[in-house]
Amino acid sequence: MELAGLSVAQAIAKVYDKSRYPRVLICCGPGNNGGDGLVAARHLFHFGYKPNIFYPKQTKNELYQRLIIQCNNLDIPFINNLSDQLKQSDLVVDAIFGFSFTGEVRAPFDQVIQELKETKLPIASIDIPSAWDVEKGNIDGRGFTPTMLISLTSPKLCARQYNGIHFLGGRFVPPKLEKKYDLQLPLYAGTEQVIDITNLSGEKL
Ligand SMILES: NC(=O)C1=CN([C@@H]2O[C@H](COP(=O)(O)OP(=O)(O)OC[C@H]3O[C@@H](n4cnc5c(N)ncnc54)[C@H](O)[C@@H]3O)[C@@H](O)[C@H]2O)[C@H](O)CC1
Repeated sequence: MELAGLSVAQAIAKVYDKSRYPRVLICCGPGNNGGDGLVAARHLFHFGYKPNIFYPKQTKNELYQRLIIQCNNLDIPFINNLSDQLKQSDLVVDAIFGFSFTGEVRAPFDQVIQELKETKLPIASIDIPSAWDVEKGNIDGRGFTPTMLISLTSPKLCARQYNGIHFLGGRFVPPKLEKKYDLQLPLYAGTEQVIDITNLSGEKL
């Protein structure tokens, strides 16, 4: 989660400069995807952005509580009114659902997804655009199409349907695992934590 969140923040900083997109709204879901969002918020703060976090369904899990404390230590606001905050933001980070999303969107995230469908703000999704099926993609238009996707570890099957700005992050795959699943991952340059794979999107992945 820590490296995943750092990758997300690095990829975002390469595309959405803090001078033009300072106010970042990170929408966090109830699982690890949301956890990645909490970590990314902290790194974006240290990069000079002004993050706000919308985290409507928090868990008592100790790991997430510790992530919240780290954000509180930086005075990163946890906001409650998504509609109002969208009007005061320059960029949205979608950290609602990742690869464990299934079925119809359940409350309270049905309203959240609807608002993100309607916003004109750029949206950067972590790992998978929220409400997309990990393999089949945006079934019945349940989700939205983000302006940027940051795949973690390896692009998921649904990313073949995505043709926007696409980065790969999560430089933590053991070579044995890469070989076992025949991941054929692009090579990271130097000490970079992310790769721009926009030109590899679509069927080429
Ligand atoms: N190796 C990697 O790819 C890594 C991925 N990471 C991140 O972890 C998520 C997957 O996390 P997980 O906790 O398994 O699931 P999600 O965060 O996708 O969501 C689970 C959460 O959502 C609820 N939920 C599921 N379906 C619905 C629905 N239809 N309506 C409402 N709520 C729903 C469910 O109950 C759970 O609470 C992956 O995508 C990455 O972002 C790791 O952090 C790093 C390694």
